Amino acid sequence: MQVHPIHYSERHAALQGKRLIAFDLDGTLIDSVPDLAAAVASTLNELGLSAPSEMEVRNWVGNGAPVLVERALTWALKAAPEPALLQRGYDVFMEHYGAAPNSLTTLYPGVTQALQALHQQGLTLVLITNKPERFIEPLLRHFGLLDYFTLCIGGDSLPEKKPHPLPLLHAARHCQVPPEACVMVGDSRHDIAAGKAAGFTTLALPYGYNHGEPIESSHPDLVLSSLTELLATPLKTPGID
Ligand SMILES: O=C(O)COP(=O)(O)O
Ligand SMILES: [Mg+2]
Repeated sequence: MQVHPIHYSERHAALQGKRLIAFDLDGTLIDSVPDLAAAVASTLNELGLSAPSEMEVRNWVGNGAPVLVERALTWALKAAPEPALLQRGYDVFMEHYGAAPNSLTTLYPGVTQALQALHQQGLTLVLITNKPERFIEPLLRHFGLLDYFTLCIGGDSLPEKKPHPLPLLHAARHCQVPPEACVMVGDSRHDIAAGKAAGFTTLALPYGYNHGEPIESSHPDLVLSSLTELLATPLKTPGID
């Protein structure tokens, strides 16, 4: 079957005058919790502790891998873990997650089409995640998204991570785009807080991970139901219904 490209007429109103779009990764482009939860479960089992459900892990994602491991250990022990156990837990988690970062992970609907169209429209796309940097490239490559991004920043790439504005300001400076021409697209309050602090326009997606809270509580500039909403009306390809 022949697949026809979809052509989009204009940019979404929220993108008028914008030159750079920063995307969050987990909960925005990819539903990564199934693999994160499996790695957390294997980690706790290896340490002789009981494993949490995927639902529990979903609410712990957002502040990077060290905090995810700390939340998991605190849940299993019902107390704050000692620094040595925390370090061991982190090392074991990185091994397990690194061995299978994309077995159960899926792309959210419309992600590829949206990135492709925005890239074609000449916008600079960057990725800003709190996930450790080493996982970014293999995941983006696996899903065929790597070439859309000019720059990728992980949670351990710079001295500060989201909700701090540093990674966003670093990306804007690196790409020579003023913050007022930049947009942050994300699923969590950390994306929105970082975006506001950096002077970016903030767009939120409600389907990801936000510690169990509605993303509207963070007062983003706009909430979209999916990334395809970032695209303006599709133009009909001549001769195709
Ligand atoms: O790794 C996390 O905790 C969250 O990653 P994200 O910033 O891509 O949502
Ligand atoms: Mg996220």
